[in-house]
Amino acid sequence: MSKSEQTYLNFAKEVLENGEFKADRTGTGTYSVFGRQQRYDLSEGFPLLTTKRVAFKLIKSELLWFLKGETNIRYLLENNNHIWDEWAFKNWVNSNEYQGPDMSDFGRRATQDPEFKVLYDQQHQIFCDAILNDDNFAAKYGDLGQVYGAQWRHWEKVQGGFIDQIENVVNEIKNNPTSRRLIVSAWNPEAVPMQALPPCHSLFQFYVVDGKLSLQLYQRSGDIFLGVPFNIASYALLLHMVAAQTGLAVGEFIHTFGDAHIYANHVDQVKEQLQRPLQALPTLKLNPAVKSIFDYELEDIEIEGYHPAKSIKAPVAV
Ligand SMILES: Nc1nc(=O)c2c([nH]1)NC[C@@H]1CN(c3ccc(C(=O)N[C@@H](CCC(=O)O)C(=O)O)cc3)CN21
Ligand SMILES: O=c1ccn([C@H]2C[C@H](O)[C@@H](COP(=O)(O)O)O2)c(=O)[nH]1
Repeated sequence: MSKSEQTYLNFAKEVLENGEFKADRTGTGTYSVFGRQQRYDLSEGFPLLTTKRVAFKLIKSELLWFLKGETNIRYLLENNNHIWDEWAFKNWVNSNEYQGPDMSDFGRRATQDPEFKVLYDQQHQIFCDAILNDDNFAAKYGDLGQVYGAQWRHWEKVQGGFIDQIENVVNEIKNNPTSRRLIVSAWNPEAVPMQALPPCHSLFQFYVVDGKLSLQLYQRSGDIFLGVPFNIASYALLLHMVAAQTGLAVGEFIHTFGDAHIYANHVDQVKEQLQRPLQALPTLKLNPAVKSIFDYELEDIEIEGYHPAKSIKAPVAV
C-alpha cells in the first residue's frame, strides 16, 4: 500500500467531511477548505493515483507544453490532449466572428441539457479542427494568453527583455544549491487580466539537502477530484526532471493549498474512489541521454508498473 496515495485520499475525505459549502465562479458549488498541506516522498514511487486511472500521457504533454514556453493549445491538440480546450473555446464563442448557436454558459449547460450537449460537441469539433488546420484561427483563438509557459520561460521585464525562470532556477540549483531563493512564480499580477485562467499552481520553490532535491508548490485553488491528481503527478515529474538535470536524487513534493475544493457534482465520484483498494505506485523512467531540461520529448518519459482501477468520469467546471 502506498503512503502517498493514502495522503491524497485522506485529504479528499477530510474535505468531504469538513468542507464548507461555498458558491464559486463557475456556478457549480463546492465543498471547500482553506490552507492545507500534503507531503509526498518520491523515493516511495511515482505519485500517480491507482484508485482511478489518471491519464499520464496528458500530464506529460501538458508539462512539455509549459516547458516549451507555449501558450497555444495547438500543441496540446496535436498530442490529443483536450484538457485546456474549454478555456480557448470560450474566447471564440464570445467573439464577433462566432456565428454558431448560442454557447453562453456552455460548461454548465453541456452537463445538464443533453440536447445542448449535442450542439456543444459539434461546435467543439469545429473549433478543434480549425485550431489544427487554420494557422490564423489558431493564432487568434488557440492562445490562452500569458499563462504558465509564458511566465515560466518569458517573464516580461518592465525595462524590456525577458526572464527565463526555469533556466535560471536549474542553473542556481547546480551552482548555488544552498540558496533559499530557488523560486519560480507563475503569478504575475500584471498578466492576470490577459490570462484565460489565472495560474492555479502559482509559485514553487526548490530545496536541496543531503544530495536530494525537494519542491514545494503553492496552489491558490485546487479541484481535488480532477485537477489535483494531475497537479501532483505533473510537479512530481518536473521534480524528477530537474533532479536528473542537476545530478540530485529526488526528495519530497510538498503540496500547499489555498482554496482546496470538491465540486458538488464530484461528490459521488470521490466517494466511489474512497472505497477502492490501493495498488503499488508505478515508477518513472527518464531517458538518461537527455542533457537539458528543455530537450525532453514525450518518448523520453515512461511510467512503468502502473496498474490502476478504471477511470471515473466527472464534468469539468468551466
Ligand atoms: N474546474 C477546473 N478544474 C481543473 O482541474 C482545471 C480547470 N478547471 N481549468 C484548467 C485546467 C485544465 N485541467 C483539467 C481539465 C480537465 C481534466 C479532465 O477532464 N480529466 C479527466 C480525463 C480527461 C481525458 O481523458 O481527456 C480525468 O478523468 O482525469 C483534468 C484537468 C486542470 N484545470
Ligand atoms: O492545474 C489546475 C488548474 C485549475 N484547477 C482548478 C481549480 C479551480 O477549480 C479551477 C480554477 O478556477 P478559479 O476560479 O480560477 O480558482 O481550476 C486545478 O485544480 N488545477
